[in-house]
Amino acid sequence: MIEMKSVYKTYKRKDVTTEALKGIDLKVEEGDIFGVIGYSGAGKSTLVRLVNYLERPTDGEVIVDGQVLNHLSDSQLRAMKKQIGMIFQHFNLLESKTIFDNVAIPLVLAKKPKEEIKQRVMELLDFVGLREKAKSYPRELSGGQKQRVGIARALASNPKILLCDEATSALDPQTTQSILQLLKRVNQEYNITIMIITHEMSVIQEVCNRVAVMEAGEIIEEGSVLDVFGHPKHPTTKNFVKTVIHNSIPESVKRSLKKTGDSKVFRVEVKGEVASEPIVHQVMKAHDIEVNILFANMTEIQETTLVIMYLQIAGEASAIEKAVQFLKDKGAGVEEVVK
Ligand SMILES: Nc1ncnc2c1ncn2[C@@H]1O[C@H](COP(=O)(O)OP(=O)(O)OP(=O)(O)O)[C@@H](O)[C@H]1O
Repeated sequence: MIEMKSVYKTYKRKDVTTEALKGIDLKVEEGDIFGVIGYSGAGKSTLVRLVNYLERPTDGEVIVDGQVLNHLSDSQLRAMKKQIGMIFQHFNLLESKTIFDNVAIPLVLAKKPKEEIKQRVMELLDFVGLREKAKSYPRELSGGQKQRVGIARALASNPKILLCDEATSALDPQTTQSILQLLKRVNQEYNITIMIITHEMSVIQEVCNRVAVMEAGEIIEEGSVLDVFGHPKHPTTKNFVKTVIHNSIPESVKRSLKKTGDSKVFRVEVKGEVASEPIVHQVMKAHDIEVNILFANMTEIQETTLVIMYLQIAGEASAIEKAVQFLKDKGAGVEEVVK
């Protein structure tokens, strides 16, 4: 649905050159809710501005819905842009216009008949739960309600893609939740592919199925949300994951570990169905070992349970080895933690 092939973007201002994107390769499939996360200045906004061609790449290809944007004429590009809706951190509503008129803007610009506009706008206000606010003005609405209007306006021209640039960053956690649930409905009920730009891992955890982590103009890690959360590789990804999953042995436990003898410590990661099995009990029963759970955490991601445990296993070396194999055969990810 959205593809970037070796995309570079360099800004030149007088003597200052900024390489905002340095060789981005990215693939967002139809139906995805794809998250892009990174700290400030990583290049997230530049990336999203390339998808709707607010910016042109310095090099590389941006392909949306099978069309290479670089190759399109201005009129083809305008038609293409109608397929892409966008919502923003500060909502970007016109303060002097009613909620109805704000949502109607794309339809008025497309010169749609009045009756059709009325029907579509009311249908969208129904969808976002704001029918009764049609005649209100943006200043009379809460932040969450304003973002709902932003979503309704973005959907007005029936886009295939919705881009969300820090769309929940100005909202409190509860309102964020309700907006994210609404985005899920947009994805499912209107079959719209969604790209979410954020610096909050909880947003990714809540709604995305895939995630790309950006740093200094590059994608440093990419994958399914479950894989990236379960097994972050890059230190920056680990830092982001830490904000939502407590994923390390507490210091006090670490200190006491140094005093123990020849047992070994393993990080064990279990997902999905296996997470509901009593695998610690099973491994102890099947092998001549003792297991001490040092730390355990259970999180739900994409309606799948992810369990991360730190297990201290004591016993003969060969028994420990067999126990580790048993866990791996069960589908667990097992890694020894070097003390
Ligand atoms: N129009 C521009 N002209 C010059 N430099 C720019 C421009 N837009 C962005 N940059 C630079 O490109 C780099 C990436 O910026 P970008 O806004 O894409 O990052 P970001 O990850 O979205 O950060 P934030 O979350 O703070 O918006 C930064 O160093 C920024 O200063």
